[in-house]
Amino acid sequence: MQIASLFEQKKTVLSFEVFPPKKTSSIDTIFKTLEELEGLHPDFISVTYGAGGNAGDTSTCDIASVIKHTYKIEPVAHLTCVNYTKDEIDRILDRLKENEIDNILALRGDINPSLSPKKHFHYASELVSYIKNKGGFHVSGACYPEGHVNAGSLEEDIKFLKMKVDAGAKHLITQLFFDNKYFYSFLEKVREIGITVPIEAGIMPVVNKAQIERMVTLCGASIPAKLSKMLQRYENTPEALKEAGIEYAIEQITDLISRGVDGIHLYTMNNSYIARKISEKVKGLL
Ligand SMILES: NC(=O)C1=CN([C@@H]2O[C@H](COP(=O)(O)OP(=O)(O)OC[C@H]3O[C@@H](n4cnc5c(N)ncnc54)[C@H](O)[C@@H]3O)[C@@H](O)[C@H]2O)C=CC1
Ligand SMILES: Nc1nc(=O)c2c([nH]1)NC[C@@H]1CN(c3ccc(C(=O)N[C@@H](CCC(=O)O)C(=O)O)cc3)CN21
Repeated sequence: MQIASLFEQKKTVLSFEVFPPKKTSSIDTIFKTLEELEGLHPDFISVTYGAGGNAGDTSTCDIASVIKHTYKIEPVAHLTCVNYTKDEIDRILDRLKENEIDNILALRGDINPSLSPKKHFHYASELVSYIKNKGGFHVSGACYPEGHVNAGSLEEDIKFLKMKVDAGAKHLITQLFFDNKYFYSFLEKVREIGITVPIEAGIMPVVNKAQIERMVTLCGASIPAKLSKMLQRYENTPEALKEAGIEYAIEQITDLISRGVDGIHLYTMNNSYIARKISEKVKGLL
């Protein structure tokens, strides 16, 4: 099933994101997480590929296949392109097809300083066109309410986003953000320039200080004063920080849903406890 139909049927889509476990840990850890996430009935689950610039491998496809065939939930496989040749991308696409995976989140990929890019693809929009030309997949893309960290300006970034949508991206997921005001003003700008596809808000619950610091470096999200005070206050009490982080995400999501957002994409970081706490609170609002 292509996920476009979800946005036609539902008032607000709720989706989750997981990442493949590190090579040093067993693949079974993700199955336990998925079993727990299944009970929360998300509309789809996406699986990252080489997140943060790590090397990708076949595990994204394998996990997406299990999501579809064992758990009967629609999967979206992330696919990054800067470190691949066209032949390599062809092989990945063939494998996704063989596994009956219909949805791809087409990304440029984080630049890994120890790998030199292959130069077949430079931007996500080139991967979007390439996949659309092959046919058979629903393609989504990423977007940046605060502008991409490499972008000259938000306006320039939005122009490139329009190219990505014109190339065939039928749905967008935002980079994580902690202040809804950026999302609302971004939405106004993108609708103004004629981007009409559904846009899901990407929300990451803050669960520990080190993780959030890593994310801010990677994603460039601003930390509002309220969140920074919270991080300081609970710096040495991880359990309290987790509960406060869940509450913060619930507040953000409640506000987004009440203002009519197309969907919520929860970056679960493979933590099913947090996904459950948040889903239980917001399910009734969707
Ligand atoms: N691995 C994963 O699962 C995920 C990774 N990401 C990361 O987000 C980052 C960006 O990915 P995308 O949004 O897919 O990249 P993108 O290619 O859409 O944009 C990347 C940068 O290039 C600029 N740009 C785009 N088209 C351009 C053009 N034609 N000429 C000049 N500049 C252009 C954009 O303004 C932006 O600064 C990457 O770092 C990606 O890995 C985001 C979500 C998930
Ligand atoms: N620039 C960028 N790159 C991404 O990969 C990315 C985004 N932004 N924004 C949204 C999500 C967040 N994602 C991420 C980002 C980092 C890790 C990460 O640090 N993973 C650790 C493992 C963490 C753990 O085991 O707890 C790793 O080392 O792979 C995972 C997913 C993927 N996405």
